[in-house]
Amino acid sequence: MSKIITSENVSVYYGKQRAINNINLDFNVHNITALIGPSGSGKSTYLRCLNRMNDLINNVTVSGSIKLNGKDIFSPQMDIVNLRKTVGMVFQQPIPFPFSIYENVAYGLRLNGIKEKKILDVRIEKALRQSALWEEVKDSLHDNGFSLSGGQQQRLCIARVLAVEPEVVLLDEPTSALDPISSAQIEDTLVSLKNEFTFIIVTHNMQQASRISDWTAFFLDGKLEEYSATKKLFLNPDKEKTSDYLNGKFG
Ligand SMILES: Nc1ncnc2c1ncn2[C@@H]1O[C@H](COP(=O)(O)OP(=O)(O)OP(=O)(O)O)[C@@H](O)[C@H]1O
Repeated sequence: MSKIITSENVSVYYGKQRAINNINLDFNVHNITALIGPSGSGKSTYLRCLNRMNDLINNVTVSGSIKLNGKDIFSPQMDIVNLRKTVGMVFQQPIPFPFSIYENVAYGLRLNGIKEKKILDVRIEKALRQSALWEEVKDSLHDNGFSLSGGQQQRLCIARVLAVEPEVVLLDEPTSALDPISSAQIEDTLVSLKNEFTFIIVTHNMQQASRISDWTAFFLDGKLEEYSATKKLFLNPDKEKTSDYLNGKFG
């Protein structure tokens, strides 16, 4: 299976404090990979490496190699804006821009130079359909994004990311602030889109990881403790610590 992102010996320091230690992890294209592990184990820090979001945090040192489609993301030739378009990100708190639903999705498209209304209309409808929000908002596209429910706002944030046609979407606990029905809608959305995108999701919800992901990486104390097909990791983990974590013995 082809790898869309490969990472080798990735370590991250906040000042002198090491947060992750020599992570080697590759991601299969058009799969969903879940990153699980106790609080503070380094999942979000690692996730933020994949589109260089850590560059935005003061005093962070990242070392090791990360390649996207074989290209070094740390190379001086790498265009950061383009990297973050190709590897989009959805956060825990759905925070729409203070604009209309339409303009929320148009934002990234306009930044990418798309100005013609007809093209914007088509791309916005496509992204809102992909995020399963279109039917709910098609008659209120010019209402403020904040008029939506929390779950709808998160689907709007997903549409905003999908509109610029990324290859990989990073999701950092995207449903932890949502009710179970909204969470299930987002899970269904991700599963329905995995032939078009590669998803990497940090989640504390073990059921969610086992329901939607193809691969699961278990982080512990800044290290990658175990990585395998999700069914294997949940049913027959190699490491005792993985089994203990899955059984709620710690974390
Ligand atoms: N901006 C930051 N500045 C300093 N230390 C940080 C920063 N972000 C994370 N850390 C530290 O790095 C370590 C890993 O944190 P990280 O948030 O990546 O873990 P996590 O597994 O995603 O945790 P959680 O599940 O609680 O989100 C922790 O010790 C944390 O305190």
